[in-house]
Amino acid sequence: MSENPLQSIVQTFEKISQNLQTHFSQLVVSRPNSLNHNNNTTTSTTPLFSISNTESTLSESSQSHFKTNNAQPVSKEELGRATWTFLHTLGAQFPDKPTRQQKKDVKELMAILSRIYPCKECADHFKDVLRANPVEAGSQAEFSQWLCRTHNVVNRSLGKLVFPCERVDARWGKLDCEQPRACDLQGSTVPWQ
Ligand SMILES: Cc1cc2nc3c(=O)[nH]c(=O)nc-3n(C[C@H](O)[C@H](O)[C@H](O)COP(=O)(O)OP(=O)(O)OC[C@H]3O[C@@H](n4cnc5c(N)ncnc54)[C@H](O)[C@@H]3O)c2cc1C
Repeated sequence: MSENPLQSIVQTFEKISQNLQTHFSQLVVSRPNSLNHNNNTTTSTTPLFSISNTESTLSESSQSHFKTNNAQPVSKEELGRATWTFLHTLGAQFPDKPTRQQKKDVKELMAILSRIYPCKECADHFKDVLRANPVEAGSQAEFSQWLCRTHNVVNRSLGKLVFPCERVDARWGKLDCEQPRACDLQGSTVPWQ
């Protein structure tokens, strides 16, 4: 019995379609199996994106990888250094003539830190430090000097060396900003603001 010509055309299309699918499914991005930096050359063939009926998204294995391996806890010391960097940089950027709102903001910021700083023992200690040394933020110089003295109170309590506060501007300069003055905080032009 002779073959139906239509059947042969359909079979040819099926073959082409299968070949295309194989080609596309091989378009995968090989990437390291883990995010550690030890030059491990093992690669995963799990595609980042796959052609399937489900949405193109991170594959399940890479999602669970991020959930389980990506979170590196920081130590109390790292947290402290990062926070002091933020605070002293704020001190360096603080306007010479802050507005009433800016003075209020830094006082509140310190009060908030003493409640919610993510190291309870440090937060509790900082509450006592603030009680004994109320925030002084009448000008950039006043605020950065207050921060320096306050940091020294913490340094002393931890048995660390105190920092010479006359050198605070040399240690903590203004933010390295691409456009000059673009990062400056706008202060007040009128003294009573
Ligand atoms: C609000 C707050 C409260 C903290 N309380 C505690 C606590 O109760 N117990 C605890 O174990 N840790 C506490 N820490 C962390 C602690 O202060 C240090 O950050 C941490 O021990 C790391 O110290 P470090 O020697 O690396 O330098 P850091 O004290 O973190 O200082 C960072 C850098 O700032 C410069 N610096 C040092 N002193 C001054 C200063 N006076 N003025 C200007 N610049 C200075 C130095 O160049 C130094 O390298 C606290 C941190 C903060 C922000």
